[in-house]
Amino acid sequence: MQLTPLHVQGGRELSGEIAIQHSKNAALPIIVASMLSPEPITLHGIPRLSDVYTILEVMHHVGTQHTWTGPNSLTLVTPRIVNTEAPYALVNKMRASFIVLGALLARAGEATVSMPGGCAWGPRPVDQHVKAFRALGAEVSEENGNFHARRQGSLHGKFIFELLTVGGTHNAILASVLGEGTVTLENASIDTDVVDLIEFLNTLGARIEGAGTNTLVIHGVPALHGGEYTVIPDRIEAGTFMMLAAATGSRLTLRNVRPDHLTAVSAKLREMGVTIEENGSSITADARDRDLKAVNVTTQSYPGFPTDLQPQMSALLATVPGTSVVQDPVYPDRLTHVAELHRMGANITVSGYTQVIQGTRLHSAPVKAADLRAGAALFIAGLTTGGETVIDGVQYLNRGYERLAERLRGLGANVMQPEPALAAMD
Ligand SMILES: CC(=O)N[C@H]1[C@@H](OP(=O)(O)OP(=O)(O)OC[C@H]2O[C@@H](n3ccc(=O)[nH]c3=O)[C@H](O)[C@@H]2O)O[C@H](CO)[C@@H](O)[C@@H]1O
Ligand SMILES: C=C(OP(=O)(O)O)C(=O)O
Repeated sequence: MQLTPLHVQGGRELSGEIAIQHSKNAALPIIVASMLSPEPITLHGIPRLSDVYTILEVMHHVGTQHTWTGPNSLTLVTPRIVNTEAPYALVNKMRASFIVLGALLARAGEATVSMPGGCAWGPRPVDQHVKAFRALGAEVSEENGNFHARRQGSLHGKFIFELLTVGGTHNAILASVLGEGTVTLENASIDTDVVDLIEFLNTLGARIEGAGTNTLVIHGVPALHGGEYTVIPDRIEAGTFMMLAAATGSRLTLRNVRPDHLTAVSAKLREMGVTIEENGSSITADARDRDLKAVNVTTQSYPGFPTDLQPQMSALLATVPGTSVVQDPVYPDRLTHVAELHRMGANITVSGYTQVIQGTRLHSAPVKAADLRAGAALFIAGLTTGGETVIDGVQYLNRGYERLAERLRGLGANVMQPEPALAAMD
């Protein structure tokens, strides 16, 4: 959906409190996982994002009915699977829809899912997902851009991931929950979104051991019952607002956060000179009257510094005097923000996955987001300038930040955008 651009007038100090949304990347697999049970499931903390509406379309296609029972609460029920195919038109919009393959394989015994889309800054292979299914006894074939998976009996056995993959771990868990077999996953992701999926499934009667460790043991169960669950807070949205506070020399208090999920981010911001105070489920980031320092950042799997905050951190460091080096080996091509920040006067040199950033004062310019977190980098950069930055590509921001313009205005930012008509899309 093409939306009118975001107009960001920078140069103001921001202040106040903001309630952080619940996690997009935890909510999406949990919504998908609801199809493993025939009974109703109520989820709280579902952000109203375009990605959520997209996954609900995919779910509707396979047989899930949903009702919004509150602003961020959703009841889902999948009495039976009516379709084991997830078509290209739906799956190509977002990465997370590929895990429908594992869920359908578990509940219906077979599935055909198109190769996934999502933020497309470069190659995002799914070889580990496919290798895991095959190692656990499923047959997987690939034809005309579709993956077809089938199982005869229950999945069982062991798979050692060749690298840490969040989506691959999600998919293998979903495929293994139902049945009579025992599945062991080694070198599994310990990401917060994986732990949240496991905790959700265990509340429905699944038997998954080892959440938060690299070895998961999944004992198949005959069926899952219904239940109720609240998704974890969004650590990427929280990190984005912490970087916004730093870039604008502001003091912002974030409510609904898990400080323990943000350890690497808080440590890096403290190293720069930002004061970070943790108070239960709140974090206050204070950069008023501070001379921030350049730092070096390298992304890693959780609990390291997240790739989903790399573009925002790069935008922040583009405004901080001195030389910073930012490296993103997790997604070496995640660099679409660089050319746009150049338009705003940033001094960034790229070599492979390394950005060498000489901090300077940015100026406003018309810019375009080519993916979600690049968009976030641009609104952070825009709010540091003395002029008006017009950001195109707002549909990407709506994938990940709920009511962004309105919530930024609540912090005193001068941001205008015609409201996206998401709330009407029930
Ligand atoms: C919807 C969702 O939750 N998306 C997040 C998820 O994406 P996603 O689950 O796609 O990311 P992965 O954790 O799988 O990717 C991590 C690394 O593994 C590589 N890889 C992955 C799978 C595979 O089969 N083969 C392979 O080589 C990827 O190219 C990447 O270099 O985790 C990423 C890494 O934290 C985040 O940036 C995304 O925001
Ligand atoms: C890249 C992201 O999402 P996806 O994996 O769905 O593209 C993200 O949330 O930053």
